[in-house]
Amino acid sequence: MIEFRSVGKTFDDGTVAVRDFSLILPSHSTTVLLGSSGSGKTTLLRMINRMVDPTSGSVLIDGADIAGRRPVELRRSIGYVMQNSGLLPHRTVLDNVATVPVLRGVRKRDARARALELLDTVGLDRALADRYPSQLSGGQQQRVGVARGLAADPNILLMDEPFGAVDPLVRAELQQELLRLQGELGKTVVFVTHDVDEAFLLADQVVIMREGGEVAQRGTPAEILAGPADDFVAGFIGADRGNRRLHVREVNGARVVVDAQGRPAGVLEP
Ligand SMILES: Nc1ncnc2c1ncn2[C@@H]1O[C@H](COP(=O)(O)OP(=O)(O)OP(=O)(O)O)[C@@H](O)[C@H]1O
Repeated sequence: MIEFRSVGKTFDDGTVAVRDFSLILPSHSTTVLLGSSGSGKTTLLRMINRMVDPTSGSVLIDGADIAGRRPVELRRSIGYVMQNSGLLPHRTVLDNVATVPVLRGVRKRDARARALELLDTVGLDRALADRYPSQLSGGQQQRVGVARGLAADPNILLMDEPFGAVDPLVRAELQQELLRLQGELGKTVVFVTHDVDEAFLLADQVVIMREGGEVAQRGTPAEILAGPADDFVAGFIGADRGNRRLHVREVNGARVVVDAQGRPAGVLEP
């Protein structure tokens, strides 16, 4: 479990990124921080592995304040996946994945064997292991990024807009892949995005943020859809989303679900 306790962050230049943020992120579930640019999502995410330290309040992992942990050691024990994958351009795919375990003292041979397994895990062909990042598609690079995030077998996986830079089809594929992986691995995932559909698809818990790291609403996707806390939330999640009344219509013997405008939303199982 991760806990933010009245956390604030004012940067050296006086920018108040987060005023007073409290949240519990249960273990083995996915929490999505959703909000527009500048609402403090990345700042909060980076507090979990001490890339950023709060100026007030504290962050706890399993009840222990991480202010007492050595940042480098903490960072190596937590997976971190970012937009544009953050891969090292002059290292092969395999070495990119194996880097952190080697830094933690795993023998190179063992780290590479494990890295090959991780390529399977994230759905990448092992034949890509010796390529350099520039020789991969954007979607493949993101998969390598996820494999690298998982390499140290962390309990916590931080993902900062990991699928922001790929086209919509590949993005949908990566989202499904993450759902599958999460079903198997059950990590404590903290995911930052400003894409509402992505947030609702992936999250167990959604936290809608507004400027200054203020929580506009927190809940399951269903709770937020069913009862947006205010106009800001309603506007953010799309005004028509909550009251998109769905109907069932018969089409060629199949039961098709359509919305108020008659747009098909899906097919009911027979
Ligand atoms: N190192 C820094 N020094 C000064 N201000 C910063 C620094 N890092 C972030 N900020 C400011 O803090 C605020 C929150 O930034 P943050 O990156 O956490 O937002 P975000 O919600 O992740 O936005 P985005 O979706 O654009 O990534 C912004 O106003 C930003 O300009």
